[in-house]
Amino acid sequence: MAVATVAALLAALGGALWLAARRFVGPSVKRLHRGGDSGLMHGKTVLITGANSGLGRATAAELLRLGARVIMGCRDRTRAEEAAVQLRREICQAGGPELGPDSSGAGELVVKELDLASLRSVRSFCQEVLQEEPRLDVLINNAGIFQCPYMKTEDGFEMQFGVNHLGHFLLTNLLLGLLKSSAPSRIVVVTSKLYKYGDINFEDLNSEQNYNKSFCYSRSKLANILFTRELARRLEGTNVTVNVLHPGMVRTNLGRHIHIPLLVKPLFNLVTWAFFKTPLEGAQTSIYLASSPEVEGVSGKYFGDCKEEELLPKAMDESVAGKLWDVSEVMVGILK
Ligand SMILES: NC(=O)C1=CN([C@@H]2O[C@H](COP(=O)(O)OP(=O)(O)OC[C@H]3O[C@@H](n4cnc5c(N)ncnc54)[C@H](OP(=O)(O)O)[C@@H]3O)[C@@H](O)[C@H]2O)C=CC1
Ligand SMILES: CC1=C(/C=C/C(C)=C/C=C/C(C)=C/C=O)C(C)(C)CCC1
Repeated sequence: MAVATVAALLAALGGALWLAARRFVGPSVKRLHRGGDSGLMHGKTVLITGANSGLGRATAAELLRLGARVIMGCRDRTRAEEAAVQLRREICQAGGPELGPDSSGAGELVVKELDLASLRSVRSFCQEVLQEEPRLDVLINNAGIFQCPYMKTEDGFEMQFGVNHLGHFLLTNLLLGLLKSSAPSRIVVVTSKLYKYGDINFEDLNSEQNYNKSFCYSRSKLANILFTRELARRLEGTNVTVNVLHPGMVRTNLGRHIHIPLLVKPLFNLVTWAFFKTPLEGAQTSIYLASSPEVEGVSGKYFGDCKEEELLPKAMDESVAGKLWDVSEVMVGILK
């Protein structure tokens, strides 16, 4: 008995050491920007959806550090204000620029309410942005919801498709005029490698006949890619580019709807800590596409770890992309 206990303890210790070694010695994504280029985004306005948490928060922090005026589009004002206070504090502690509208050469943070599960909220958010912002250089469609139980948005759409695709579809369309008048400008879309397991089943986009939470997430992420490719085609010659990226597996709050038994949680936390990227590592491709001179003029491409990657044929199907665009216009009520 005692031997078995000691063996189990040694195995656990060995496993923990191996995971720790993997975390610190294993490959990790390098940070793109170092102290030297802190003015790269000076004079540029960036709008990030879901900027209070995870990848969006890390993207906001870095673009702020690079001098951008960052608009955080968030559904919960309290959570967003808290994140903004922390971000300002972190940048100041790291010796970054003083943040605020009065300080020249400094990034600035603005919090605005945006619930992508409500077309009314998207419309009033855009109205406010169009009234208050003279320019918009980068739009980052980052917010997302993952494998929630069956829920509908305010307008009756299946939640994952509604937030991840339709909300961003309306948002982007309403801000296109401002992006065009600010050109050269960029749109960055955050998808997932899990798009591979999705299909655009036009006959049941609201999943009323059958709801599979994994399929619906994958479908919404496939929609993000098809949207990007169709938009890139429509934007040819405008000097507005749009690219899509997957961040890899990142330790964020995205898994909030996944139920993990209490006893397994510590092990799960250890595994995600060892194998998942940190939010700052995961955000590098978003930051790259938003700010790097290397991708100036590049449009309609799919990226991972700051490099272009191949897509499956189903994500490059122009007829599905065109049909999805037309159906989405009807669903969000912007059919001309
Ligand atoms: N983490 C990962 O491993 C991966 C993430 N991704 C993608 O990355 C993106 C960012 O996710 P991540 O940072 O991981 O997850 P988080 O849950 O940490 O962040 C998601 C953000 O989206 C916001 N959001 C959710 N629903 C809405 C809504 N209705 N209206 C406005 N904002 C909303 C959340 O707001 P709130 O905090 O108020 O809930 C939060 O700010 C997502 O698009 C996700 O699909 C892709 C592949 C892997
Ligand atoms: C489940 C869970 C977590 C994280 C889950 C994540 C990060 C899921 C990632 C999903 C992916 C890879 C989506 C791809 O598109 C936490 C927050 C560690 C806490 C414990 C429960």
